[in-house]
Amino acid sequence: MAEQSAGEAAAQPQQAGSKAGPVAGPTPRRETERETGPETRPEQGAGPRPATPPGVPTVVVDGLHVVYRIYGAGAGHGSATAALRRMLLRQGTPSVHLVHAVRGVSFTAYRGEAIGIIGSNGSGKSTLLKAIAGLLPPDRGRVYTDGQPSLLGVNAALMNDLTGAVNVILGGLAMGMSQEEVHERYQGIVDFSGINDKDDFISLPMRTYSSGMAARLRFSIAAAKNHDVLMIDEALATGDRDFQRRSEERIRELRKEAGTVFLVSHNNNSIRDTCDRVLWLEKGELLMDGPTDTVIKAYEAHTGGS
Ligand SMILES: Nc1ncnc2c1ncn2[C@@H]1O[C@H](COP(=O)(O)OP(=O)(O)OP(=O)(O)O)[C@@H](O)[C@H]1O
Repeated sequence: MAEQSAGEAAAQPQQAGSKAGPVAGPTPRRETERETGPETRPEQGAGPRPATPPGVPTVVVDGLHVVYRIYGAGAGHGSATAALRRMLLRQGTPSVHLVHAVRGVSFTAYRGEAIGIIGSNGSGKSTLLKAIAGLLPPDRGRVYTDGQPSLLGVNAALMNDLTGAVNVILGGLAMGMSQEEVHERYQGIVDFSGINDKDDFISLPMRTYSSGMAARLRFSIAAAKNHDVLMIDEALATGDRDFQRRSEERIRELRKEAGTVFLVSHNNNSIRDTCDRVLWLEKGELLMDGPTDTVIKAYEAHTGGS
């Protein structure tokens, strides 16, 4: 705690780094710790924090660093023949290019919060979400989660050659729903997506969908389940205004159902409508963490937006 900035420490009495971790909340809960490395307390920017007292922590990110390693960054160095040649000539490993995408990010998310993540292109937003979801290992630092985080991105894996209908069923089962639950929720998912509004598209292979239709179906499948931690990467950027409004409503419902929602978006209005707290990343560092209006105003002043 002593290493936190004053503003952060005041607003986050159960901040990461304490050995108690996320189980320090009022209700003892299962804790999942992923990938440990040397504990670090890097310096980070911190703006004003929401005034309401925090509740039960669901995600604690503690001094997280994520580094991509690109092997054989030079031309031809990564090919099989180049590798064989190196082995025969007993040369060392090919050059490795490091991309330090997330640099010492720390924050705690609480049950019931909807947190927007903003920042310019390449600032590390998607990488941060993937690390929280357990899809990328931390280079240093720790991620603690209470419950299973689900990452809903525009790249979420659905099968293009299968029909929308089959994808709804497989997606539901993959999220841990029983066959009965999938059956019960099927029509609701299809109606929510609006895929069948104009024609019977749900019976067609997903490769025939526009990218917006596919993104709507992905969101609808993921949003049909109550998630402990739901992470949405740009999903609201696609779809028409009507679908965005429905999505925002659903996110509010998911929050009421006690989950935590993260939303990565370049659409500041979506963030304003949906989130009460925003993390602003730049060059992999957390520049600001605070109430939506405060952070978005600062971000817009920085980017020259209105
Ligand atoms: N698979 C990867 N391999 C190597 N570098 C990567 C990979 N994915 C992302 N990066 C790099 O990591 C940095 C952060 O990328 P990331 O996609 O997390 O940013 P972002 O804020 O989500 O960007 P955007 O707003 O454009 O979607 C960038 O420099 C990017 O080039």
